[in-house]
Amino acid sequence: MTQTSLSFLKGHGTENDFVIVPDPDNAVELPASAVAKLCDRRAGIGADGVLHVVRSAAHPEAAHLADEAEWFMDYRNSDGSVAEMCGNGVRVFARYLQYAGHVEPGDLAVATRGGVKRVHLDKSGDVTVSMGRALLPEEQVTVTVGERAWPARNVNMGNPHAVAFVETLDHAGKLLDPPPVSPAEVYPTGVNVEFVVDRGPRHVAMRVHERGSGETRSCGTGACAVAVAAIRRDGADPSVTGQPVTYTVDLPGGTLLITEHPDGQIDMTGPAVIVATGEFDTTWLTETVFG
Ligand SMILES: N[C@H](CCC[C@H](N)C(=O)O)C(=O)O
Repeated sequence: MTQTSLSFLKGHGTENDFVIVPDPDNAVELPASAVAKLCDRRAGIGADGVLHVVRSAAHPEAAHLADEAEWFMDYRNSDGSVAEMCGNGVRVFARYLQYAGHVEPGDLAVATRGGVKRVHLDKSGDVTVSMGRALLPEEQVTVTVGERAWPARNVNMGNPHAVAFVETLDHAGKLLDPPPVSPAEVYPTGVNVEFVVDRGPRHVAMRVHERGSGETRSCGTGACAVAVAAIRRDGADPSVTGQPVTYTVDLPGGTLLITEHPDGQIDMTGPAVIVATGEFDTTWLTETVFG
């Protein structure tokens, strides 16, 4: 079907920004090439990714989750690639559902490729997502930038991360290309790479090169991976201490609070903002995006 009209919204969570495409019946084909054009910061709207908003029952990858979560976040990176999970994206997705009148503030569930996520939309404007448990694969990996290399913690939040503790965030360099991670075979589908420094007790700051999007101002799953790695480095593992622990994670685009509970569940809290609504130009859509 030729797409001749399409509404969209723009939103962000700690400046990780998204084009939101409401499409309850999953009628809009979004090939990778179309996503890349929508995300192009010069010739398109511009974003780190697309949140395709689809009723779970209407999407083959989410129909089995429809009883648990009415809506499915079909997330795409700005290069058009599909990722299992997007933490900032879930907060913005939930904010969109409220903006569109589909949900009231309070508790809701969102289906993702990384499973169903429980979300709390607070009247304060903050959004808390239960991100599930981190997996900590044993393989040790190394991250290299120029002449420097660091051992990195391998953390999976539904999507893969390599977390390197560095002396200064400047050591991450310009991050124009994916920092080499070895052995590369550990991450056959690529990896999100985080660089972390300490700011104080249970307080870190990070930069991230995201798989499929490049350096972003914020990465929700990355902030969770960083907090989990720091918690273990600091001997504060809640499964050992029996106490939940919260780390403050500063990112270039804002701050996220990450809490890990004794049962391993991780909560992420931060803002989510709808910036604008719009309608794509018919000619641009048919000739450029879907042509
Ligand atoms: N680039 C990531 C997906 C988006 C993650 C990030 N934007 C977040 O907020 O978690 C990946 O390919 O795994």
